[in-house]
Amino acid sequence: MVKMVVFDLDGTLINSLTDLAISVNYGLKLNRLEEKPVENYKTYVGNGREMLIRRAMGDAWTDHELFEKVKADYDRHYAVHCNDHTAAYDGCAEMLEKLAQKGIKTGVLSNKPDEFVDKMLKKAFPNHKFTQAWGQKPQYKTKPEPDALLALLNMSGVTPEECFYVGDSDVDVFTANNAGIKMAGVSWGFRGKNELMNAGAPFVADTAEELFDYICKFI
Ligand SMILES: O=C(O)COP(=O)(O)O
Repeated sequence: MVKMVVFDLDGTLINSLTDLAISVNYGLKLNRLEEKPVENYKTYVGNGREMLIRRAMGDAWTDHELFEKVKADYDRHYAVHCNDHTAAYDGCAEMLEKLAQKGIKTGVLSNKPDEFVDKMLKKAFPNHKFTQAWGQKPQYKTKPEPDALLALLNMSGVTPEECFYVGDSDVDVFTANNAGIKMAGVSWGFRGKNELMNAGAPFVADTAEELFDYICKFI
């Protein structure tokens, strides 16, 4: 029986694409590198901040000094602008509320740096209390390694069998599989249905209502 649902953040609960793209493009431009269309960032996000910047830089990332400069410029910009355009996806606030009403704990596990997670959740879901909300913490490997997810559950007093995980990318499917946890994908995020199905997602929801109904089968 499921007692807790853990969500990926970017592309799953919140649409953060524009702010991520603007901040990385700021770093690229300052360092005379080509800025990338916002749409491209859908394929850059998902494996943490270092990978986001590497993918946006293309081959130029192998210049260590340049990479560090772009990263520092990005960090400075994103620290101030991470919430400018970022907002909850339709229906997610209501879905979280319905889970809470059923007594189901909720958590967030993101590959983005930990310091952003709380402030972004506070803006997107001001009325919801998550049991645990974690970004990337230095003591754990990034998803798809299962370490952080298992530690988060342990801290929440929930076993892997009692958890349900939700995400928008193949990284999320692999994370849940590596941790031995039931999962569903969401098609409204950055990667879409095909990637999720190809990675082995057992179900992909097109709306938050559909996701809630699917999760209820396991409660
Ligand atoms: O890779 C990131 O920075 C964020 O990704 P996630 O919230 O989808 O894990």
